Amino acid sequence: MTPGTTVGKTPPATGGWREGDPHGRRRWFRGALPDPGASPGLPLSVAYETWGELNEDRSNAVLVLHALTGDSHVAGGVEPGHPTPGWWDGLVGPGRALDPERWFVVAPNVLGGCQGTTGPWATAPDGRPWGARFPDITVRDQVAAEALLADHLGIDAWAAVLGGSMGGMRALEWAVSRPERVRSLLVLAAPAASSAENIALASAQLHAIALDPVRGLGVARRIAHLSYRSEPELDARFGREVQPDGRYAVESYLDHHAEKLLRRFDPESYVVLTRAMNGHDVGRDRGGVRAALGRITARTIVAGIDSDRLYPLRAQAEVAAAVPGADDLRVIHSPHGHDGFLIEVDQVAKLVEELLT
Ligand SMILES: CC(=O)SCCNC(=O)CCNC(=O)[C@H](O)C(C)(C)COP(=O)(O)OP(=O)(O)OC[C@H]1O[C@@H](n2cnc3c(N)ncnc32)[C@H](O)[C@@H]1OP(=O)(O)O
Ligand SMILES: N[C@@H](CCO)C(=O)O
Repeated sequence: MTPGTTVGKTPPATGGWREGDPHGRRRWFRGALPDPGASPGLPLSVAYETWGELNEDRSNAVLVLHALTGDSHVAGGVEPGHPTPGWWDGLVGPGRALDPERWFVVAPNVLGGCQGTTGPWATAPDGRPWGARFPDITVRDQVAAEALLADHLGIDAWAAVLGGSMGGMRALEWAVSRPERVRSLLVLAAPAASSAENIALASAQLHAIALDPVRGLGVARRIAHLSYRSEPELDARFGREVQPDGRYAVESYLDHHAEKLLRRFDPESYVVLTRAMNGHDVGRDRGGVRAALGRITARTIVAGIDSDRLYPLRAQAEVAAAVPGADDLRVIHSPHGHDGFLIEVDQVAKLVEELLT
């Protein structure tokens, strides 16, 4: 890590980001990062959840990849005894786009994350927590870890790989680096490469965390959350309203999201994942973005959100135009900005149904 982004190990008192299994559904796979990679041989555990069963010819496996602060818990309430809501409830379950009667749905927590998979919170081979010593991993390493999980589960090729935001970056990387293993692909609200503005926004967040891991993570979430929502939405919801405690309503809203993230996320993980996203460029060492995307053989749907100011539609249009045979860019209509990929589940479900038809 560069000095500007190194953070201390001061977990929030009520941190929920440990190796535990809050939903009682996680399983773990243990392995080591292959060569080449940022850290060949890095020992790792991948926490993951599954829904449904792998069929005999292993043709029904779907990989769902979460965004920056998401986790393996895509859906809740699918089986009795597991009611905790997931982040894409409405997509997985009986009669839904990913019906476990038909599909074997696999969702890992990302490498570098803090919801069960190896990241800075985990113990290094020397018996001490990795902390700020955790290697500077890349999106490519994250996909390499997910490929180890696929090998472990006996999945040669995914029927579909789906992801939004950072999950979309990994979905793209899967299809570029392992085209023979991805039969269909849904990329939501994700670019082929992080832009100067993406890196700049992230840089401000990393500097805040470097000053103070806990309070800095709160500042980072406020900055990030603004980029996840749209200007008209904020104006319509909050305007210039002032609360009885003297805070603007919109300030209080950001405070709330900051406090919520502090209860469930590790600042050091946030740094590692943010730096991995900054480095995201499917074209690096592959002759550029167009050449890299030209390797994709999957049936591909690329979708963006019309109010997304973090990854504007043109970023997805670039991907749709360069992937051979991809449909025209699909547009998810939402007033909510980038977070539309989490909120507009019905529109996402239609795209998934179409992809898997
Ligand atoms: C279910 C899980 O476990 S998700 C875990 C993984 N999480 C993720 O992948 C994504 C993380 N989550 C998010 O990014 C967001 O929470 C989203 C996109 C899912 C939520 O989007 P929305 O439903 O539009 O929620 P919105 O941004 O309006 O926030 C609502 C919250 O703000 C609060 N709020 C609204 N106005 C104010 C205000 N003026 N002051 C303080 N709080 C406010 C609401 O009370 C509500 O609180 P709650 O979430 O604790 O119930
Ligand atoms: N709300 C999403 C935005 C990042 O895509 C998250 O917290 O992961």
